[in-house]
Amino acid sequence: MRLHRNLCFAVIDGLTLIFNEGHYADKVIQQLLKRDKRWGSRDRGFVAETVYDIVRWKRLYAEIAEVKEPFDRDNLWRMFAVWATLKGISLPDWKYFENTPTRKIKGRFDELSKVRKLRESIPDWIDAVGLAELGESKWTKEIAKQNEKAEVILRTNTLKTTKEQLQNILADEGIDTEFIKGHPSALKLVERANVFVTDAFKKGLFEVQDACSQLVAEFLDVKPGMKVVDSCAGAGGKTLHIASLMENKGQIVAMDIYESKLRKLKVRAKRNGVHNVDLKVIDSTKPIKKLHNKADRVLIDAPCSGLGVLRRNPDAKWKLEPEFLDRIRGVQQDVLQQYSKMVKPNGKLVYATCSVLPSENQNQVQTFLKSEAGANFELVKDKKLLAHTSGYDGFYMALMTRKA
Ligand SMILES: C[S@@+](CC[C@H](N)C(=O)[O-])C[C@H]1O[C@@H](n2cnc3c(N)ncnc32)[C@H](O)[C@@H]1O
Repeated sequence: MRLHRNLCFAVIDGLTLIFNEGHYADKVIQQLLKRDKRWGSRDRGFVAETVYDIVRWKRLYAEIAEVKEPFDRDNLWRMFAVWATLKGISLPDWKYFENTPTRKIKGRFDELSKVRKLRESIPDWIDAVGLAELGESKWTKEIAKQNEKAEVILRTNTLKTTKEQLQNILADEGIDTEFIKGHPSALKLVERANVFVTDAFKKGLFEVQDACSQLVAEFLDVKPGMKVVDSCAGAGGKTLHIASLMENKGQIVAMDIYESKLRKLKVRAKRNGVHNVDLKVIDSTKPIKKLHNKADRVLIDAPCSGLGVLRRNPDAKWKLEPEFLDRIRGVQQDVLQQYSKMVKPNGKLVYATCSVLPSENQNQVQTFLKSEAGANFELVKDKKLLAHTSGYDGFYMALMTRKA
C-alpha cells in the first residue's frame, strides 16, 4: 500500500480533534470525509479505518512510540508511523517519518503485548472492572474480540420488503450480502460499503443494526394491535424494529429524556413507512405516571457503559469514566423501578443493555425482582450475549412478566 499525503494529513487532523479536543470519532470522520470530493471509496475507507484503528490502539501505540498526552502533531505522526510499521506498510521519505525505529517498534510491540491492558489498549480501570466481573478467561477473550472491526449488518424493514428481495435489490446496486442463521431479518455485508448512499436505504428498505441488537425487539414478543412503550427509545433503532414486528398495527409510545433524539426517530420512521409511533419526551414523572398499568409490553433499553459495543465505538473506552459507570448503574435501577409500573397485569417487560458487565445486567434484574416494585414480576428468561461467543455485539436482555 502507498501512503498518500493528503489522506494521511486528514488522519492526523482527525486524531487531533478526537484526542486533544474531545470530539466524537464518528462525527470527526463524517466531517473528514467531506473534505475532498475527488476522494474515491478506497480513499474514504483509508481515512475512516486508519482513524478508527489509531483511536482503538491509542494506549498501545502511544506506549510503543513513547509519547504522552496531550499529543502534539509530531507525537501523532510517531503513532501513525507505529500503525504503518505494524501493518507492514513501508514509510515514504517524508520528514515526519525520518529516523523511525522500525525494528524497535516491532520489539516493543512484542514486549508490551505480554500485558493485557497494553495489548488490548484499555485504561487500567476498565481492565480491573472487566476482570472482577467476568473473570480472567472470559474477560481476556471478550476484550480481544471487542477490539476487532465490526461487520456491517442490516435489518430488513419487513413493512416494505423481504430479506430475499432486499438481497437482490442490493446486489443490483453492487452490494453483496449473506443471511445470518438465527437472525431472521438480518443481512451481513460481504465487503464493507457505504450503504447510506444506496436507493434501497433512501426508500427505507433497511436500517443498519447489529445482529444481537436485532434480538431485543424479538425478545419483547409483540403482536399487531398491542400498546407498546419503548421507554428509552433514543433515535429509535429498536422502535422501528418493533413497528415492523407489529405490522404497523397498534400503538408504540417512544419515549426519551432527549427531544433531539426523538426528532431523529421521527425522520427515520417516515423513511421506514412507520406510522404507529407516538413520541413523548420524559420531562417530568407525569408522562410515565399517565401510562401506569396501561402497556401490554414495555421495553427498557437502558442507558449503559456501552462495554458491549466497543467494536463500533472504539473511542468510548477513552471517554468512559468510573464515576459515569457508578451513576449509570443508579439510573438503570431507577428506570427499572419506575418504568416497570407502565406494564399492565399479564403484560411483559424487557430490560436490555449493550453492556457485558453483570453489574449492569443480571444483577440489576435481581435487585429489581427482590424490591417492592419488582415483587409483581417474574423472570421468564434472559440472554447474556458476549461478543466472543456470539460473534456480534455484546448485549443483555431479560424478559419478565407481570403477574395478574
Ligand atoms: C441504549 S440507548 C437507546 C438506544 C435505542 N433504544 C436504539 O435502539 O437505538 C439509551 C437511551 O436512554 C436514554 N435515557 C437516558 N436516561 C433516561 C431516562 N432516565 N429515561 C428515559 N431514557 C433515558 C438516552 O438518551 C438514550 O437514548
